[in-house]
Amino acid sequence: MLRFDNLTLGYDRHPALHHLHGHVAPGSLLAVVGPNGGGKSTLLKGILGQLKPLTGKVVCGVPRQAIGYLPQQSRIDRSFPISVQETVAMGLWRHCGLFGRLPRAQRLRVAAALERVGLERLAGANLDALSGGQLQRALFARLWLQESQLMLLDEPFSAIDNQTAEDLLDLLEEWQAQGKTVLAVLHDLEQVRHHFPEALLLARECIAWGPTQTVLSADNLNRVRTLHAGPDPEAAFCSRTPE
Ligand SMILES: Nc1ncnc2c1ncn2[C@@H]1O[C@H](COP(=O)(O)OP(=O)(O)OP(=O)(O)O)[C@@H](O)[C@H]1O
Repeated sequence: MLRFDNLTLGYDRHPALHHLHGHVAPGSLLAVVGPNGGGKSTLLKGILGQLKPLTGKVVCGVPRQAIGYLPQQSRIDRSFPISVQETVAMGLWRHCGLFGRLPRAQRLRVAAALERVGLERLAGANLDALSGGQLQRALFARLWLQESQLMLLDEPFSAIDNQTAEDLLDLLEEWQAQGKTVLAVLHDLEQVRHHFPEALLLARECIAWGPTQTVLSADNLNRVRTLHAGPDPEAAFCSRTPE
């Protein structure tokens, strides 16, 4: 589904993530973990094509515009006057366009998605009237309707209650069981150990990638702690020889 060939990503030619190699098989449920500034969101931007590689490339099994993407909640504009139902219906824009009345079949799909995430009673509420957990449920419902084969989620469970996190984790596992590929940036390592079979540990480079229990070993986590995370503003353009 995804392949990284000697991928280096950065800003103003300063690398934030160096020389990543590897592939994500279709149907993977992969947690991307690591310290603040380790390059996790940068990797998602590289996959989405929002950031051009400094070296190497990302090979993606689906067209970029067909990737399902859930940004960090802090990047969502809630002040826009739009209802929960309308927000969720945007997941169908590829089929119906962004404006205009939805046909009955699509309205039923929106209602089913709202019910699946437990928001049917809030369908008419404005987005800014939702709690953090309710907003995340609405965004998962929108993602669900997109029916993408590849989904990228950036810190989907930060600052939300445990019950919502558990419900939404069930949904991720359901998507994986349907053969979809899911990459999620996460900070809660216990959540990763319990729900994610594979993990990618990043600290400006790949520290480990594979089965979660192996990746999250004490040795690997200690190694990450001793590494400096974040780009060095004094660093020259990356000149490391590809492995
Ligand atoms: N638009 C940008 N311009 C310049 N530098 C950036 C930009 N976005 C991110 N960076 C830097 O790149 C590095 C990697 O950032 P990134 O957001 O990928 O980290 P992260 O692992 O997702 O961190 P966190 O867990 O804190 O969200 C950070 O040091 C950050 O300051």
